[in-house]
Amino acid sequence: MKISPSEFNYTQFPGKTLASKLIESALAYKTNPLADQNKGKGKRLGCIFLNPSLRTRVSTQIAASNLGIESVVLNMDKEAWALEMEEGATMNKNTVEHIKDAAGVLGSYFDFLAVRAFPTLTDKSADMADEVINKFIKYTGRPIISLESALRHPLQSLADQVTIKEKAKTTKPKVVLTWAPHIKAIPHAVANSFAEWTLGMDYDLTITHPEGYELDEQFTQGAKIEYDQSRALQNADFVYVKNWSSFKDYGKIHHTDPTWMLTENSLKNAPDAHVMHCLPVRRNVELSDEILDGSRALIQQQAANRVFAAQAVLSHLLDI
Ligand SMILES: NCCC[C@H](NC(=O)CCC(=O)O)C(=O)O
Ligand SMILES: NC(=O)OP(=O)(O)O
Repeated sequence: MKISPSEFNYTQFPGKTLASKLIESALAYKTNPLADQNKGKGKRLGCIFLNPSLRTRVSTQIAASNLGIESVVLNMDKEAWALEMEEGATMNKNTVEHIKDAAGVLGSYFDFLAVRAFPTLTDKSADMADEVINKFIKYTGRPIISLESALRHPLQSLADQVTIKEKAKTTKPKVVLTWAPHIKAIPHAVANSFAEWTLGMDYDLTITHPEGYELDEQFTQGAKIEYDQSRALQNADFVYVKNWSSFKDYGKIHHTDPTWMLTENSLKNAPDAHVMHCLPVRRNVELSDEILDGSRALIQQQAANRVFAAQAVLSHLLDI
């Protein structure tokens, strides 16, 4: 069945078959970035940011350029009008423009939209409904690519899976997602999405964190949960380091225990482990310098692969 472009939104794990195809496509673009340099000629992509970004912003623009797509970035949080999300709101306070008006206008300017909209970390039900990105989907009438929403970060996860594919020595590597300390309340999206994709690719996933930091089970079904970090890390092939705030006690920080920071010592029983992080990273809080600057770290490779992940997704959108 052929779906129309406006029905395809890249906001979550797209299933193992399409994910595998996107991984292969990203690897092919990495070898030859300009292979399809006119494929998107005449198309325009709007990159809409409601939050800061370095990698996602730049890699998505480069990916579009590699395909001949024109991209326009709008830092909506800083450069546009304050958005109202609530249906039926009487807008007599600080919000200036309703999402339905803004998204409708953007839909008329662009062929595709890519949207970054972080969670509130205070309104659990709005975040769990992924309210902002879903309102863009509802009101633009264009295909939407998530640039990290309240629940997921699927372009990051695709780049992470490309990176694992490049380095994996077996078809079912042992992957460990470990919680790390942080000074701020941090979203769940990267961890949710990494778990969803790693399980979706049928890898062996262990998640380790202090008690009370269990992620939303819809993303972790099938993973082993291990509260002892050193036991979890034994013989890991890939260790993905990430902080997230509590999901149960929504958006709260329960632990900042520095013993959870990943160091060489934490990996004494994982001699071959590669270490991953989506960046930006708080050095010597989440991960030690010795790891980040050492030969285990895949952080630069992950970030470089963001271009080809975005290019694979945009190319797929041009095909449907
Ligand atoms: N897009 C990559 C990560 C974005 C976000 N990190 C942050 O907000 C870090 C902020 C800080 O370190 O102050 C997150 O983890 O979801
Ligand atoms: N990893 C990632 O999404 O980085 P940015 O927040 O800088 O885009």
